[in-house]
Amino acid sequence: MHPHQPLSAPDSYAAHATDLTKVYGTGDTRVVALDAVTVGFVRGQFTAIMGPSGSGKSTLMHCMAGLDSPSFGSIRLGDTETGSLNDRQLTRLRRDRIGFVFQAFNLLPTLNALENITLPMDIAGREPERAWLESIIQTVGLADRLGHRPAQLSGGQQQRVAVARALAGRPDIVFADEPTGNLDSRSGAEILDFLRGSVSALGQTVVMVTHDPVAASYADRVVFLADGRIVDELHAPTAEAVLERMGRLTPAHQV
Ligand SMILES: Nc1ncnc2c1ncn2[C@@H]1O[C@H](COP(=O)(O)OP(=O)(O)OP(=O)(O)O)[C@@H](O)[C@H]1O
Repeated sequence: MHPHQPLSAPDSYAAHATDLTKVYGTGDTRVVALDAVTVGFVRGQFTAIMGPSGSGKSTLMHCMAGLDSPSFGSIRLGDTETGSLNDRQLTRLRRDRIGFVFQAFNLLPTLNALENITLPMDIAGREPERAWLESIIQTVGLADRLGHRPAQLSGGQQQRVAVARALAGRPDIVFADEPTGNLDSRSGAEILDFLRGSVSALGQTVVMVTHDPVAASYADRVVFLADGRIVDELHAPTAEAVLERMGRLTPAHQV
């Protein structure tokens, strides 16, 4: 066994990338956004991805979530090699097996909270599992706001709707891109508590890009990117430890 090989068996990964490389542009504008990244996200774990601006965090998440295609390397979601799928299959895989939470909540303004939460399943023609849906709505604390439209909800409540929507279809993995970026610290803490709870209590797998060491401290593991490579990793992180590792990666003039 290779000395750096992780101990977990491959099938315990909800998602895994091998030698994932992403090159944008050609000639003078060529950028290697990801440089042979090999990383796995273990089922039932909460992982934060951190790194300086431009280090490849969003690119990694977009490639893993099937929103962008790698230049080289392979990605597995569960036991599916996504490189072998055509566009239609990839769309279906995203819809059925991945939950997304983005900084802009992407809620539909004309639908109420409950309709927004179940929209992906409605589009897919899937019946929500009632008990599961109810446990999410309870956990996220939206039971008395289900009839409200997004404009009638606070930013934090809107983001909770977005998180509930991402979880409602019981996806294999949830990808969250700066889910607390637009929120005040109290609303942010609620979202992080909820994501944490979805992992600890419901067994979800969550991968979150963040710039915030406090947000990262809710995760089980933090993966640090710099210049398109994984350069460090922390388990059971504290905000202080994350901050200290970030300091090592960030050039002094950017701090
Ligand atoms: N569509 C694109 N075309 C060309 N270059 C791109 C494209 N998307 C990203 N890049 C480049 O790839 C590199 C990685 O970008 P990425 O958005 O993944 O970084 P990031 O770590 O998420 O940054 P930030 O923290 O600022 O959001 C950057 O140098 C960026 O300029």
